[in-house]
Amino acid sequence: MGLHIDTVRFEDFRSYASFELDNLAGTTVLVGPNAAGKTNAIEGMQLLTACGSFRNPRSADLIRWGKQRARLRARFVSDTRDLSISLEVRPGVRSYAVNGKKKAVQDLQGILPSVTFSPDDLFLVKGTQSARRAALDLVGCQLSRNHRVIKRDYEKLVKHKNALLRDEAPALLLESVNDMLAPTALQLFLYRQALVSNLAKRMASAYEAIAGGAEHIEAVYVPSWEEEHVKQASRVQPLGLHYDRESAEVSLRRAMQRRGTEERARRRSVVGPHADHVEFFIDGRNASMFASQGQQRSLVLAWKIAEVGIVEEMLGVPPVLLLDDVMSELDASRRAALMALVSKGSQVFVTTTDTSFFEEAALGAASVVELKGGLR
Ligand SMILES: Nc1ncnc2c1ncn2[C@@H]1O[C@H](COP(=O)(O)OP(=O)(O)OP(=O)(O)O)[C@@H](O)[C@H]1O
Repeated sequence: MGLHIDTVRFEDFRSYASFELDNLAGTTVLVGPNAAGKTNAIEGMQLLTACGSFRNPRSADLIRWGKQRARLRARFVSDTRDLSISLEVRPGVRSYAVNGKKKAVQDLQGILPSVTFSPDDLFLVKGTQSARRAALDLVGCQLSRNHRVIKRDYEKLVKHKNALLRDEAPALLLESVNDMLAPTALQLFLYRQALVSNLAKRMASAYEAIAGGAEHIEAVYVPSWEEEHVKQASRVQPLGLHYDRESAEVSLRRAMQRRGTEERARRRSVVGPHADHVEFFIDGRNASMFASQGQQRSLVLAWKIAEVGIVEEMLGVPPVLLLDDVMSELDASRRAALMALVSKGSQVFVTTTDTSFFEEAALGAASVVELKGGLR
């Protein structure tokens, strides 16, 4: 097996006083009742691989109640590499280290990527735009160090602009903040637009394999300056919506000017990637309004399969798959589509309350770890 997680240790992380798993490879099934700490374990492994959490928690929430700090460690090994990755969490601060040397989070990019699939993802199609943007950025930050840096810088600048808008700062000052904000906004837009277009191609073929090929699906990145589409939640697929750098810059700057008065009245920034949309369409109609439960599940599964494909192509390594209790949410044919992905050679961690969702052969080849719940 290539680079994979060999060992994980958590100390005062979420519900765990201490937690250890050793000699890991292939598939590990974590089985336990509700509240046993299954999602916490998946989240810990995501923090050590993707350097982020699908739950988007505050750092303080990761620390075991009543404690001052959490520590997470993993050993990643292959025939040629042996790396120790650690994360120390204190309220408001997360510090990563590789082989004992402190590292900025962007320096861990791509070492051992992961793709997480949790029941929360099933709301990706019908849920909020902020959840869709966060899911997209989690992928982007693993693929590119620059995506992470630009996203962080952009968020800081928007926060600054929002503070000025709340304080009713003069228009001239806001214009100068827009001048600082525009290049970062533009770059983040371009990263996300390219990522969605790559995901969309892969999703279409994955969806065809899952759902049988009768429907045409599309994922579209809709920038905030496309006000009509954003306002109407793009009921119908906006065809040919793709911007090169120049036209995106012109549209962004025009929208910043056009909506300056509105931003001052609403006292918050309304133009830029923090207000962009990701929309999914089935046969040209917006899936958030028209997709059935089954179509939503197929779309989300197709998104996850697309994520795995992009990571493999761009980073040249299969991502670790972190599957949190999704088997119970999928019917037999979608479960089979997921298992086909699992059998491709990735290391897999999968949680469940009930091992009967797994075929005997798959379970026989996996390591099964029982989580008991309660205090550890
Ligand atoms: N910071 C924390 N300190 C202590 N306990 C916490 C912390 N954060 C979450 N918990 C607790 O961890 C417990 C286990 O949560 P987790 O989401 O991992 O359960 P689970 O095994 O996935 O359960 P389910 O099958 O119901 O989804 C919960 O009871 C939760 O209250």
